[in-house]
Amino acid sequence: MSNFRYALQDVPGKGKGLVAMRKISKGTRILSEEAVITIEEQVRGNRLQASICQQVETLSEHQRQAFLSMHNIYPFENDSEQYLGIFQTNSLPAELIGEKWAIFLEACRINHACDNNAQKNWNEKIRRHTVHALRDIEKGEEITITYLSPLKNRKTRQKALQEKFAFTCSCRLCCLPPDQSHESDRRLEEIQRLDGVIDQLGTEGILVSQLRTLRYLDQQVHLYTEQEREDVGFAQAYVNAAWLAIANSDLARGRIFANRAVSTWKTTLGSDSQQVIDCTALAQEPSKYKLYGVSTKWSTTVDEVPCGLEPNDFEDWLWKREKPKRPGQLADLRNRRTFPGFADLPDENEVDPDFYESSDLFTYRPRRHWCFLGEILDVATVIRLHMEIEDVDGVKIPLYFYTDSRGSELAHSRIQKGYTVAILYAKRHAFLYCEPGIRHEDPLMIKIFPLSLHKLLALNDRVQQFSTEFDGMRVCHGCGKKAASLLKCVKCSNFWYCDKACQAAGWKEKGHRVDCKLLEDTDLRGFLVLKWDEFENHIQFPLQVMRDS
Ligand SMILES: C[S@@+](CC[C@H](N)C(=O)[O-])C[C@H]1O[C@@H](n2cnc3c(N)ncnc32)[C@H](O)[C@@H]1O
Repeated sequence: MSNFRYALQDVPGKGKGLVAMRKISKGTRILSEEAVITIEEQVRGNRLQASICQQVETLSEHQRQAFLSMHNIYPFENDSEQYLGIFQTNSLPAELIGEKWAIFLEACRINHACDNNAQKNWNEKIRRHTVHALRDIEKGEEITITYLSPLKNRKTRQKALQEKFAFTCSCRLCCLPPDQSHESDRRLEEIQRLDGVIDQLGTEGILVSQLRTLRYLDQQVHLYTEQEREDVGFAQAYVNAAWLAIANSDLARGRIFANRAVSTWKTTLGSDSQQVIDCTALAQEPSKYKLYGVSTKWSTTVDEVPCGLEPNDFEDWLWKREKPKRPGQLADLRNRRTFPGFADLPDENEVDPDFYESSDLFTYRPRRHWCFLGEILDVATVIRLHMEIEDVDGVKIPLYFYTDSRGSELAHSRIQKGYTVAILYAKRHAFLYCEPGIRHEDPLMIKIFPLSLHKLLALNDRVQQFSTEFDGMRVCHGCGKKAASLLKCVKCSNFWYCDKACQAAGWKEKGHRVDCKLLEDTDLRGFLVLKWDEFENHIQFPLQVMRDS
């Protein structure tokens, strides 16, 4: 072996393998190698054998010996069958999208581990196969790559390795105790499931359901980190997040995500890889990305990055995470996880695991609460009640009443333009003759509040500001002072005052007269009091929430 970092040695139970001769630090290029035999993927049968034989003939004696000493899991009766068997047991991709396979005399000696410490890659730029240390590798430790990509659950991995390479893997990941193995499988499966969901959402996921997609990518990064696996999949999650942010004109986040991807690509594939080159360009000039500006929803400049945040708060900003509620805080109707816009509702034909769970894989039920809010723009009744409503993002959608009474169960006084409809557990429905909307079926899942969505959110903001106790203090709605002991409005219990004078100011000058009247509605109060994050069972209207809870 030419490289003093490792040596080819016997590895118990695995034949030969590469072993580190000294400590190899994370990100080190362990080897970079040209192919000695290369075959186009479409070459089969006699032509394949002939091509391999011809190339073996041209090898130097030393290379030929090295080739012949490689492992072969296939039976053979003559030289050309032996060469074919060796090629099939050992060849690695020699083209970016796997159209060529090749023998590399050193890289092909690396054994597999599901928790591999090194990353293999065909580097198209330098036309060499590279292997990089995914983490620090200690002297005497075996260098391992994964033969399986992407990594699946333990059972699937074992089956594939047995079928393709005729061995049983006994790596650390495969030997975890059952509960830890189960947990690892769950993470790996979840990463793949999210890949599938993101793929399926496609352009819509980038430009319409962007927050939902960003949440999936955030989850993926989290799962990779928990799995302690910062490999190419981890880098790709950051690339996807960069593309998503930039397509929505968010250059600040786009640049940060792209830089994070660059850092992982460098470690796993090296600075001269196409991935590092492309991603560095993306980070330097995110506005040159082809989808930049297709949506302007999250528009920021590259410099609009908050300063001085604690690391966790920075991550919350970066991933646009909803802040957890402070104790004593009422529900926030601006929380987009609980009160999603139409684009972020689950699709009726998919079982989105962010919204649903199953105990038997056949029946599904919501795993959490969510509620759609939309303002009534227009109302019509032809066979059934039909409304046009506008969501929090300004998206206009049809709402059709497929209840038994086709909408006539609703009080007429509530069906008014400018009022706000709240629909629990709403789903997106693809209507045959009009644009997607909501097909509403259960009368107990809907409520109309007699104010516009804009006013409802403004009321919510006031409640957030004046109802919440923080560090033992509340803010007086009348004069704005903070104090530990304030008097609450006995009618609604949501607003607090220093004294009668402040209460009078709040009532007359700051509009509490109107808010207090609205808050008489137990469903509206229930909306604010309900612990939306805690799911035990479905809720329905009228909400069963204690008046003074
Ligand atoms: C590409 S070769 C690797 C080098 C090979 N050990 C040698 O001696 O040339 C693949 C073969 O190595 C063996 N191997 C690789 N990883 C292994 C592992 N984790 N456990 C047992 N055998 C392994 C299997 O026989 C497999 O078919």
